[in-house]
This record gives sequence, C-alpha cells and structure tokens, in this order.
Amino acid sequence: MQAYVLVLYYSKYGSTREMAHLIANGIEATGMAVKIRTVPNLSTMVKEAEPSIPAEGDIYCTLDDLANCSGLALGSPTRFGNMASEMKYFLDQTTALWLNGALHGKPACVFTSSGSMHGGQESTLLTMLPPLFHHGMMIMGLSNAHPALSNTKTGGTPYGASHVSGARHDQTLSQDERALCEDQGKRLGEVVKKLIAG
Ligand SMILES: Cc1cc2nc3c(=O)[nH]c(=O)nc-3n(C[C@H](O)[C@H](O)[C@H](O)COP(=O)(O)O)c2cc1C
Repeated sequence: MQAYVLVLYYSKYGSTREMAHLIANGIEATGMAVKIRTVPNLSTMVKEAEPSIPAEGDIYCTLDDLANCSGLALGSPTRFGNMASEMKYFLDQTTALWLNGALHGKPACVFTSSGSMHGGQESTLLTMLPPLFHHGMMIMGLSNAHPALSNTKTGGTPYGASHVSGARHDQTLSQDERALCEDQGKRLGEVVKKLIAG
C-alpha cells in the first residue's frame, strides 16, 4: 500500500474544508500522497442520520483510513472554544486503534476555523491535541520562522493554522492564512517522508 498522509476534517460552512484542501496541497508539494476525508453531521434524530456516502464533497473517513496513515492533519471548526462534536464523536470510536497502537509514533498537527478573532482558536487547537497524545502521536505546530505568523492580521497560531471566517461566514482566507495552511502541510509531509525513509 502506498504511504499517505490523512487530512481529516469536519466543516459545516466550508472554511475548514478549504483549509484542509490547502494543507493537502502543501503535503502533495513534498511528493507525499494524501487522503482527504471528512466525518458526517450528527443528528439528534436517529432516523435522520446521514447516509454512509455523502451526496457530494469528500468521503467519510473509515477507521482503516486513520489506522493506515503515516501522518495526520486534523481540522475542526471552533465550537464554544472546542472541537465540533462531530469530530469528537469520530475520535471516540478509535479505541481499537488506541489498543493496538496504530497511530503510535506518527506525526500529527491540527487546524481550525472560527467566526471571531478572539473566539477560542487556541483553546480549540490545544484541546484537539489530548486525543492525539493518548494515541502516542508526535505533535507538530507551525514554524515560527514563517513570516506570515508574525504578519497575519487574522488567523494563524503557533499551535496550528487557523482562519477567522466572520460572523456570517463571509470572510475568505487571507493570503497569510492560506500560506500558513500550505506551510503546515509541507512541514507535515516533509517529516513523514523523513520518517518513512528511516
Ligand atoms: C455551535 C457553534 C458554536 C460556535 N462557537 C464559536 C466560538 O466559540 N467561537 C467562534 O469564534 N466561532 C464560533 N462558531 C463559529 C464557527 O467556528 C465558524 O463559523 C467556523 O468558521 C465554521 O467553520 P466551517 O465553515 O468549517 O463550518 C460557532 C459556530 C457554531 C455553529
């Protein structure tokens, strides 16, 4: 099986999805293969549960997609300063992978999108990390040598790429936010390549 980096995200309004695809571009620029996967919406009405294959867009992640990756970029919108329940629900189904150490020693990074500038991006990124630590993953942030990290007037944190989408989801990714997404993908891809090469 060809080695790949998994970009796994949840997105309701599209911002985190756009970030996921920019990060994937960065990973591909290193020559690594990428799988982009998402997770379904949650519904309180069981009979309204999502079909197993989405009508459009990226397909849903399986546990095998996660178990067999060589590195992971995990993205979620900021929800009350934390990851979306859809992503948490998916992670809560990974006990078998934890038991057999499927993700142990693999590099991982996180990214998020929030409505407002000070609406909890950092707390979201930092609280997305504990499940990855529990899986024994090696956590990577952004390079603080990247000029966009100092120049950005919106998203971008040392803990991972971020985007401020505005109260009406109408704020597109700034050049700095885009550059940091691609750089995060490149960093991850390069580290994964080195680890695979031994
Ligand atoms: C239930 C809920 C909670 C949210 N909580 C926050 C929050 O704590 N801080 C914030 O800045 N934005 C918050 N937002 C806004 C989203 O983070 C923002 O719209 C994000 O860009 C959506 O990402 P998406 O386009 O990938 O769905 C919240 C949105 C929802 C629906």
